[in-house]
Amino acid sequence: MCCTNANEVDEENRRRHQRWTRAHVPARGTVDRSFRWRVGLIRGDSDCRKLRNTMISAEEAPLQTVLRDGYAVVASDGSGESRAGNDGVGVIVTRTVAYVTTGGPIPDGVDAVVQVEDTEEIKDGNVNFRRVRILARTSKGVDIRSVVYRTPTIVVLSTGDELVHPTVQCLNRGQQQCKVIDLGIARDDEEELEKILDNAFSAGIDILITSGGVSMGDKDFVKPLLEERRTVHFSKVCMKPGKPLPFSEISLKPVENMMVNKTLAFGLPGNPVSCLVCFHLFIVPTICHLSGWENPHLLRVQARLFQPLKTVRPEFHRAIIRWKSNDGSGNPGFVAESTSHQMSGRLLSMKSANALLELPAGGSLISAGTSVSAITISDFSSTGVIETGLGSVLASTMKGSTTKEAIENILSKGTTLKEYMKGVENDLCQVEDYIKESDNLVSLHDQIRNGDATVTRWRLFGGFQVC
Ligand SMILES: Nc1nc2c(c(=O)[nH]1)N[C@H]1C(S)=C(S)[C@@H](COP(=O)(O)OP(=O)(O)OC[C@H]3O[C@@H](n4cnc5c(N)ncnc54)[C@H](O)[C@@H]3O)O[C@H]1N2
Ligand code: MOO
Repeated sequence: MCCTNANEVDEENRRRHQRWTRAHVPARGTVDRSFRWRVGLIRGDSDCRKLRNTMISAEEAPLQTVLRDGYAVVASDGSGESRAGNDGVGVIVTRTVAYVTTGGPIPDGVDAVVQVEDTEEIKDGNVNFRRVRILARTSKGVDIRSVVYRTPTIVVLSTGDELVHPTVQCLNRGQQQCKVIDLGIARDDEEELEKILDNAFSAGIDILITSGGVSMGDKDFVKPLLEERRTVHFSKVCMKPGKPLPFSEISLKPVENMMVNKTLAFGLPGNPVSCLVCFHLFIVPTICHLSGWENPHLLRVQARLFQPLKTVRPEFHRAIIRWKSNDGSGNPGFVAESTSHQMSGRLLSMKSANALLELPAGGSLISAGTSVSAITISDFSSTGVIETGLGSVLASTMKGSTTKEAIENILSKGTTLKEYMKGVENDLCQVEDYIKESDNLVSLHDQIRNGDATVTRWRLFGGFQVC
């Protein structure tokens, strides 16, 4: 039983790891986010060459990544004491474990991750080895995700005389503006982060939004920094995705000409889907509210499930909702189709979604056809949400035919013209209903875009269970 140490790892395995280490993963074992973010700033030949070289070193190959901060283990070891190896690099043998962080690679030799909350570090003064007590049994594959990274080919080109400095942009240039200042990317360095946050607060901003660094990893500094010396409203919310979510209020020292006396700080989780979902649920209403909307709450509609769904935590399930002439109950209404796998790192589940279904916790199956509340998150006017009987009747009867042929076609199906016209009339009523709804949705989204970011209140979150 030895502690796995980077120096002792055999060369071949080391080289295999390095392929990933260089392209995606710094030695500590966390995916290098800046790799993805920096491409937006690439300009000029030499930068393009650097980018190309970085990409060439990443071959297409499967990679297993960590879903929770904790220890990578051999599941069959069960619970008990183990020695801790290095961060995600090396080969782990039985009774040794490796400290790993969310999004990092899985070291060779292990087959499960035990979250840090289910472990206990044994402090025995030995500086050479860390010893850890694993408190929970686990099984193969738990909190591990297999992903295949395809080498991306990206070309970024920014043109236009009208463009301004990329760190300051105005949304919706017009009379009302929401000013966004992008502070770029901060490293996982406590001191550096603290400085950036303090500078932001002293500038008198209304809302601070960060992403990442709010779970349980040893480099997750955002959460403690947002909690220190602040009024903490909550740190975690019982929901999926987006459980870790610190929300604090920072009182600002009064300074001449400063209109703002407090900053609201949201620490959004780093997983891209969790980040976006939390943005919709918590920050959009905050901005709307502080911009003076009478009703800043998100727009909800009822929709019937297209397929059965299961939940554990209360879930905001990404879905596409469409208006149908028959929603399954015999009446017109919205039908909600899941965007499939709901992993919080799978941005595809969010990309096509136009709604978040509010599914209660429970663990039991919610059957297809059940009516659930759906929060709308996109502009319906530009998506193909409308599908009425009228559309399909017209398409099938009129396509490529003259009016006379179309009428003959209808009559040949045994429908009288009177029945047919009645059907058209019904369909038109549904279209009218939809259009009424659609106007509301469009205006909602127009208003969001016109929002003036002056934030002062946060009691919008009463409906969430904070944990
Ligand atoms: N031991 C525990 N581990 C984790 C818990 C927990 O309760 N206990 N919660 C899990 C949940 S749920 C979430 S959500 C994540 C939140 O993690 P962090 O906010 O600390 O985020 P990071 O670790 O910095 O990153 C997570 C993941 O997301 C990727 N990432 C981060 N920022 C970006 C970005 N701007 N663009 C693209 N991808 C980004 C990052 O590379 C990681 O893969 O914690 C779980 N763990
Ligand atoms: O809170 Mo997380 O990964 O479930 O989004």
